Amino acid sequence: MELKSFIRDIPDFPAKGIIFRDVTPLLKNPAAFQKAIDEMTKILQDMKFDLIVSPEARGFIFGAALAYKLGKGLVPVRKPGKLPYKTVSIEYNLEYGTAQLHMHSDALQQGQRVIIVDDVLATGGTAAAIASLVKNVGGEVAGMCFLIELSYLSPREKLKDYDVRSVLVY
Ligand SMILES: O=P(O)(O)OC[C@H]1O[C@H](OP(=O)(O)OP(=O)(O)O)[C@H](O)[C@@H]1O
Ligand SMILES: Nc1ncnc2[nH]cnc12
Repeated sequence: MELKSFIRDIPDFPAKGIIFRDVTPLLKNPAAFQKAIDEMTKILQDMKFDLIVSPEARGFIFGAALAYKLGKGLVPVRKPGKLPYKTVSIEYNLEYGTAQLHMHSDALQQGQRVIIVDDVLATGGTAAAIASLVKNVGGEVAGMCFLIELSYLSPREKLKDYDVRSVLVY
């Protein structure tokens, strides 16, 4: 099964010039969704880590499935005003604007190793911001795992310090 055939390209969404990689066709196909999670699991096989950290909203879908499959906990990273306890936060740039992300300040214990999981790696702004949050609360970034990497946006230039792995590269 060719996973790329379940990713739908939407030109000029959410802004002119952006090709949006829509994962909803993959999510609604049980075999494709299972294969996506299986492939993400495979590329993480040799990594030693304690927890998965994922951002809302699409990141939760893949982070939660991987956490369940690998028997790891999940730490949610959220947009402003959503997390109920004390948070650390960071402003960042993404392919179509700027945004802010929050993580609970007690989400990680000192030295805990995490994998950052998301559906799409585009400019790398979100992943770099999450890595800063992880370090801010005392964690270590063991690696990053994505279903889709948009290599033409050169995200790895922002992520030189990290072990970045992705299943589908465009
Ligand atoms: O590498 P970057 O340029 O930072 O872009 C990648 C991020 O953009 C998308 O999320 P978005 O902020 O659109 O939120 P959503 O998951 O709520 O749709 C995607 O799910 C990644 O989190
Ligand atoms: N081109 C894109 N398609 C889907 N999600 C994205 N997140 C950032 N850029 C994206």
